[in-house]
Amino acid sequence: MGISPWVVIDNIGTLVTNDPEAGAGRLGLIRDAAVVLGDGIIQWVGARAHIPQGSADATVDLGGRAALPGFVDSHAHLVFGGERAEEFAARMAGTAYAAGGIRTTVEATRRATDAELSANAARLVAESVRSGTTTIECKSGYGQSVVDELRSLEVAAEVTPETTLLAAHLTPPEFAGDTDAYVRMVCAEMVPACAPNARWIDVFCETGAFDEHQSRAVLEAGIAAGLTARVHGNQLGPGPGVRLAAELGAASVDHVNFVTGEDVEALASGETVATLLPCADFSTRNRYPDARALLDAGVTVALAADCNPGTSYTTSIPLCIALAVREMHMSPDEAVWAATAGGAAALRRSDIGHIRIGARADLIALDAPSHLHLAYRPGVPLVHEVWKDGNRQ
Ligand SMILES: N=CN[C@@H](CCC(=O)O)C(=O)O
Ligand SMILES: [Zn+2]
Repeated sequence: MGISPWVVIDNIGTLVTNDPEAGAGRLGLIRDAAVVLGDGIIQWVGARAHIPQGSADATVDLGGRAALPGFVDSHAHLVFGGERAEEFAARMAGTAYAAGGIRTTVEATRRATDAELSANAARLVAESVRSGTTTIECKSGYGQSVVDELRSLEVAAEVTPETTLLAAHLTPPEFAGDTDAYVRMVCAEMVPACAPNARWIDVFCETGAFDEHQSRAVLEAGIAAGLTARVHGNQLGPGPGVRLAAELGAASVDHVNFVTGEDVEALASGETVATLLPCADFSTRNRYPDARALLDAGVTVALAADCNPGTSYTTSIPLCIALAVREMHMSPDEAVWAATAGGAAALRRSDIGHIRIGARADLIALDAPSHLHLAYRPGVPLVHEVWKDGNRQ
C-alpha cells in the first residue's frame, strides 16, 4: 500500500482491463495500450496514442507484451509446518485422498516455531508473487487449538489482510470421536478469541470433517462475531455445503466438484461465488467441477490455487488457468476473468481484479502478446513483471 512513483507502462500489446466500458468484451481488451500508475493506484488507462504528457517519473516500455490485473488468489492455506510428499506419492499409486491427512500437518504445525511458520508463509507468498499473484487469502486451520489458531492468524496477517479462521478444518486428536464437543469449543472459545484477527470464517463441510449442523453452528458463531462466511464444500461428494453457503450469504463456496441442479440454482440466484480449485483436483485425481454448468447458469466463478501441503502444493494461478481451460472447458477469457475479477468478487473487493482509474495499481506483464498464452503455453513461466500497489516486485 501507500506511496509509489508515477510510472507509465507503455507499449502494451493487449491489455486486459476487466472493464467492458473501456475496451472489447467482458475482459475490456485494449490493443496498443498504456497505463499510468502512481501513489499506489491506477491513475490513467487507455490507448497509448493518448498518454497524458509530463506526469510520470519513469516509463517502462513493454515492447508489445500483454498486461492484465494481478491475480487474486482467494483460497490458500499458507500457515503450516512440514510437507506431505509421501502422501502425494501414495495417492498417485492409488490411495484415495481423505480429510484425515490434515492431521499430519496439524502435528507438524503445532511443533513448528512462530519463526518457522512465518518464514514458510513468506516463502510461499514470494513464490506466488513471482507467478503473478498480487492478492492472496490465507487460512488458519492446522492449529486446531485456541493458541495455535491464534498464532496461525497472526502469521497470516503478516502476509495479507485477507485472513480466515478455519478452526473447523478437522476434529483434533484431543476431541477424537466427539466432533460436537470440538464444535462447541470452537463456537464458545475459539471464535471469540480469534475473530479480532480474522476477516473471514470458514468450515470444511464434508463427510469425514463437519456435517451440516456442525458447519452451520461454526459459521453462525463467526458471523455473530463480525466475520463473513466462506465454505469448503462438495469437494469429495455431494453434500450440504453449497446450499448452506448460499443460505448464509457466504462470499464464496470453494471446491464445488459434486453439485446438483438445485445447488447450481442456489448459486445462480444468490451472491455466493463458486471458487474452483483445479490444482487440488489435479493433485488428488478428483473429478473436476462442472464449470460449464455453473457458468452457463450465470454463477460467478473464481479460480484459486488452494496452496496447501496436502492436496495442492502449488501457488501457480497460471497452472489453474491452464487446467480450467483444458480440463473444465472454460474459455481462456473466462479463466483469466475468474483468476482476476472472479477472485476479487470472492473476496468482496472492488479495488482489485480490474484496471480502472482508482483501482489498486496491481498489474502484471506477460512474456507473450496476449493473455491467451496463459492457457496456450502451460508450465512456462510467462510472468515477466509484477507491480503491486504501484511498486515493481
Ligand atoms: N479441503 C480441505 N482443505 C484443504 C486440504 C487440506 C489438507 O489436506 O491438508 C483443501 O482446501 O484442499
Ligand atoms: Zn482449502
